[in-house]
Amino acid sequence: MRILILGGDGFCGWPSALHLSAHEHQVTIVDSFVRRRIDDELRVQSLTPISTLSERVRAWSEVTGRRIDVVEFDLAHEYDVLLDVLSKVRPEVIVHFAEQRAAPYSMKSPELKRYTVDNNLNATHNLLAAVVQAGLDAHVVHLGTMGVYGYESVPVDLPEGYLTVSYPDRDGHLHSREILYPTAPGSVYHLTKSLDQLLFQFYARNDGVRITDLHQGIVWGTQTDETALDSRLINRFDYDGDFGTVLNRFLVQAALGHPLTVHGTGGQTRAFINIRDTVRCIRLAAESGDAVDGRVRVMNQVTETHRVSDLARLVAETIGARISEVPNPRAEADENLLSARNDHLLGLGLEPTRLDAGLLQESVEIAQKYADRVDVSRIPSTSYWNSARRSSAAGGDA
Ligand SMILES: O=c1ccn([C@@H]2O[C@H](COP(=O)(O)OP(=O)(O)O[C@H]3O[C@H](CS(=O)(=O)O)[C@@H](O)[C@H](O)[C@H]3O)[C@@H](O)[C@H]2O)c(=O)[nH]1
Repeated sequence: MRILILGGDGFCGWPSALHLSAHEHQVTIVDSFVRRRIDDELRVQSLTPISTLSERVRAWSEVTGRRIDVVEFDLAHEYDVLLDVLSKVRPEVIVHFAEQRAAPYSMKSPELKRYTVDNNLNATHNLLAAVVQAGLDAHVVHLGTMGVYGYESVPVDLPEGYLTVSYPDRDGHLHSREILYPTAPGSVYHLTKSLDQLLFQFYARNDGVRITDLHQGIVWGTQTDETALDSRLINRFDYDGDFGTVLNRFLVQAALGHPLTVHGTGGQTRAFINIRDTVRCIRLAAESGDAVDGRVRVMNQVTETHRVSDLARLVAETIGARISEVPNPRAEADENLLSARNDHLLGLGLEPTRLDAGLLQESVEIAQKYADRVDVSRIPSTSYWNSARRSSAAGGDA
């Protein structure tokens, strides 16, 4: 299939592009390189030395003989370029990763809250409007997040996107209806993904756009079979307090002998997935677009759930590290339950990669290899969700 990957230079986008190309799809990457500019702005760099995108695709072609095309533009603000690309490439599948994806970055300042909303909502809406305007019957595969569901402590297995509710009419007769599972986003970033869902519902209903929304958990790991083929293909690995995700951060911290930064007591339960499964899920979603009609298909892209404190203990025991409970910069429940269904992707053939010491070790080896690239001062998370969190971190009253 002809597949357009929006945000194909990023942490999930790049390994997905390679995986789809390795599976004989004709891949075109779109990227504005804003993620690389944010590294400069934050004065931090990926733990792993990532090549430029032109070097990456050249290396891929040398190693495998497969071609990946690249187009540089800003999806959120260059609508005419988008229309032009859609009419030239005529993609059958469009994978949409092109959003600001870090919760702490989205909460750092009023400017970055506004940037996140402006970028993410415009990007998604431009895409949907352009698919309709170009008259394309493309299947849109969007990377959403498990965080749209929020973290209530109700012992349920979260369904995949929808809930059937009953409500009485004026005469007391019961009616039932399927609604989107109520959202409870925990950051401006997660809020944008919640709002994306309404855009998808509208365009699926009004224009028949075929859409799959993947509610992904927290990704851990960095390499995939394809990115490991050549050092120029290496994936990025964020460890800093804004973009680093929890388990990857713990692994780098352990490799450096830095205490593991558990927020609060670490009672937060979250959903996880290894990057190798992310790319497989993207392919399974892309290749099953015929099953998608006017109803948005929502799939929970998660393989397991863990408590942050349990992950810290596992890393401390297997790699050797000290655990430090730091004041939580986020406004989030100290403890929650979480369990989610993932029948859709299992039904499509996903065989989950479970958290195991061997794979943890792979990331630790990468962290040790590139330890001299780490700026330890960038490890703590200093993005505070509100003024109470800021003053509590400073030792004042919360
Ligand atoms: O050093 C740290 C970093 C994080 N946490 C805690 O770990 C949990 C997860 O934080 P995270 O930064 O790993 O994940 P999150 O901010 O939710 O965002 C990440 O995971 C989301 C999936 S999910 O969490 O919504 O399922 C994706 O959508 C995002 O793109 C990705 O950045 C939070 O309770 C946080 O307070 C720590 O205890 N210590």
